[in-house]
Amino acid sequence: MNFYKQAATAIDHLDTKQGSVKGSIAAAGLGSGANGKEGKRVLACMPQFVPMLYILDVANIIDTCVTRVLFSGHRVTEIPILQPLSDSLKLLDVERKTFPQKVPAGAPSSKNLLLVLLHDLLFSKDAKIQASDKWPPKAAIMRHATRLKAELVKLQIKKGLTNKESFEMEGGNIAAMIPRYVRCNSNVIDHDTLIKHLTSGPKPFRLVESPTYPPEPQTFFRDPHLDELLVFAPSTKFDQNPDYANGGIILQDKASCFPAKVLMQDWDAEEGEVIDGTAAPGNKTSFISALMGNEGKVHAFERSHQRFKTLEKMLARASCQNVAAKRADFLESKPGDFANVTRILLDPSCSGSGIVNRLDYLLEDAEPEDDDVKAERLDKLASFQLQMIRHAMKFPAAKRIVYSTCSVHKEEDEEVVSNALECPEARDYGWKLAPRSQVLPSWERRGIPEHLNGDKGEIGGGVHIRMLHCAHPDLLVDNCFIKADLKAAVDQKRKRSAEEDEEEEGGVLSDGEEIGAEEEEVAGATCNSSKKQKKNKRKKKKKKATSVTSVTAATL
Ligand SMILES: C[S@@+](CC[C@H](N)C(=O)[O-])C[C@H]1O[C@@H](n2cnc3c(N)ncnc32)[C@H](O)[C@@H]1O
Repeated sequence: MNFYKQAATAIDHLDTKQGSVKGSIAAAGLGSGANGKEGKRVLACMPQFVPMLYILDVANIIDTCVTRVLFSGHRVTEIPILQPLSDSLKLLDVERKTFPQKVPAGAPSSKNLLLVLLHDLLFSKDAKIQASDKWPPKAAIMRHATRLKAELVKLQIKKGLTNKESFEMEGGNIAAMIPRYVRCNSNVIDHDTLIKHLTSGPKPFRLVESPTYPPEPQTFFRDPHLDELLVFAPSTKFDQNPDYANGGIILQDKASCFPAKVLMQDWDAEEGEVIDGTAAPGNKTSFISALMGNEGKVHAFERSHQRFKTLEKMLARASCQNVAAKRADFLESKPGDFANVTRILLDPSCSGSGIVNRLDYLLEDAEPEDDDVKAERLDKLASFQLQMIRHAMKFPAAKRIVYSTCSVHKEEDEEVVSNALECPEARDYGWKLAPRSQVLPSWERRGIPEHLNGDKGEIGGGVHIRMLHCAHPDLLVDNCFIKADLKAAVDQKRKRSAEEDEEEEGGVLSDGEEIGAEEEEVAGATCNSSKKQKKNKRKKKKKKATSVTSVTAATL
């Protein structure tokens, strides 16, 4: 009973756009305080709960026409069917004593409480409302149970749906519709052989020519954008597949494949070496390795001890023979030591706010986050991300940097890119946004120009990409995406690289220090707005320029 009230409160919270998903969950008593444990348990057990809320939240697609965020055993989905059902039976009117229009302070709205209960009655596994029969809201709904079920069947027939679960797909349960992407790892198996394996054996898949989203069970097709990818039905399992076991199949979302693909476009084996500055768990690294034909050299940096172990395992499983993995901080690397590196991938830690089908980011902390806290957190992340790009820009032979995040926040995306382009390193080493022709020219969705310091021309011809975990091309709502921002170097002499290296060796720069909050802020300030610069200059004075970045700023 409490859960239904909490669930309805969460929806109320989202309805009124009072805050983030985390905030909504916490406001409903599912994520903090005494109920925090239960909230986490609920989230952990019901993987669709948070992502869907999140999708709705970030996309701001809260829409009164669409009844959404409904619960089935604490599961959230989007079903544009319950509101019309409730309306057709005039439930709010007929049962107004139990579901009054005006509710006492702190109580959930009658509308959302009703929808939550309806969902469990009609769509939950047990088709039951999990509450005492004496609880008035349950009793009120049960009075109409037979008619509700009959109306649902009628609607199902009218829509030509084979079962009631199909309503979920219809309604756009995006997390459940994201196809299962399989990357063929050419370090282990070639494409044709993998397709032969998949289409034969005791439970063969059927290869279909034209993409249909989501793919039908036991079928697959070639991804229209990436040659290495095969697209399967969302629930397809590969854990028993021998090609998965031997590393021939890598399960990697399409969005996660793009940065490596963009980085390695037109790669020539003679060109040099590659850096992956933030490698673990290693999916992008192993893709880069494969795109190099498992030859040449990839330097893979990973700072975290624990994640480095995962990286090593993943690289071994993917048979990457051309990767030199280092447990090291990329910011501590000396550009002069990597004279042959021409391409650099940066996929740094970010808020993860664009991840649809994973819970870990949201589970980390379900406390409500007020606007100031959120802004401060994003500010720190953005400063760190900017620092990584600035460092990459100093590599003497680098020609291409790809920066990607799985964040939906402009602070980590367009604004970081804008600030990077304004940095002294960009100017001195000649970095600019690559032309669109070099970065997935056929991919329509690009960055949001208004967030790119108003430089619409640049974004139009540039490479700042916002991309979805494409569930279906027609479902391109602005929610879950990665971004790959590519800075291609113009042909300019790397006039300052030698001096920079000397400075670093002399200990003047200590970019690699663990950046604390203040340093991060100062790091960002060198290329951020003048207001911030002033603020940070004041800070710098106080700190007597001891931090990494204040020294950097002073020397630029
Ligand atoms: C978003 S994850 C990278 C995911 C990876 N590219 C993949 O696709 O599998 C970011 C990683 O960068 C690491 N990292 C963060 N800062 C770093 C630094 N300064 N140097 C090296 N690694 C860093 C984090 O520990 C984390 O493992």
